[in-house]
Amino acid sequence: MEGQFQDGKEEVIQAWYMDDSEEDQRLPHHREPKEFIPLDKLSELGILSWRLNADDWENDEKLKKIREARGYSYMDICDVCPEKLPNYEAKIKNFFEEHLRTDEEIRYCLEGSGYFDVRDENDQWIRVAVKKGGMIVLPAGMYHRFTLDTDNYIKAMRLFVGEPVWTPYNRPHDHLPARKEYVEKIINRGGNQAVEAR
Ligand SMILES: CSCCC(=O)C(=O)O
Repeated sequence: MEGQFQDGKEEVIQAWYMDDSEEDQRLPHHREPKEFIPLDKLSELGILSWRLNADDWENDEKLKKIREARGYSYMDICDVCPEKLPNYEAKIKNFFEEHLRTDEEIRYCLEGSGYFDVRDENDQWIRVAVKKGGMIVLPAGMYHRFTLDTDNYIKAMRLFVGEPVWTPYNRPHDHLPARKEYVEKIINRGGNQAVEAR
């Protein structure tokens, strides 16, 4: 299934298993044949996603409700492209180092596009392509990385509960409580279910 949304509107979030090639990180890196992943699978990994109206985000009731329900009091907007992001090369390199955070990573694509790569329960890379209107929440403790695609531009809203903490912990940081909690809740849960099902 290529599409995530079956109502005729444009797909703003798509996910697929990545190949192992060392080619340019900005390329899609599909497997051959392509292996798309439904949003349900992402939610099993603890990832939340929405499609919102990025053309009118200032007046968007849906965004307002999400922010209220989840306590996302902090918000800023960052442009990731060579012209607008100070220290662009260094930041792009850091974004693509596999890391985790001790809080959720909440990103809403207002313009452009980008790839958030995450690991499945077997440590396989999944590429989550986010376009204008796509909002995702990566849970605390989940290893991930970010890259622009070949269009080289994203304008993203960053949300946070309270004062933002941007510290990335590059892999391995398995001893952190946030990582332990993620593994216990998401990774081991899958394993236990598989054992019980036998
Ligand atoms: C589109 S936001 C850029 C990526 C990022 O914020 C991060 O990896 O922390």
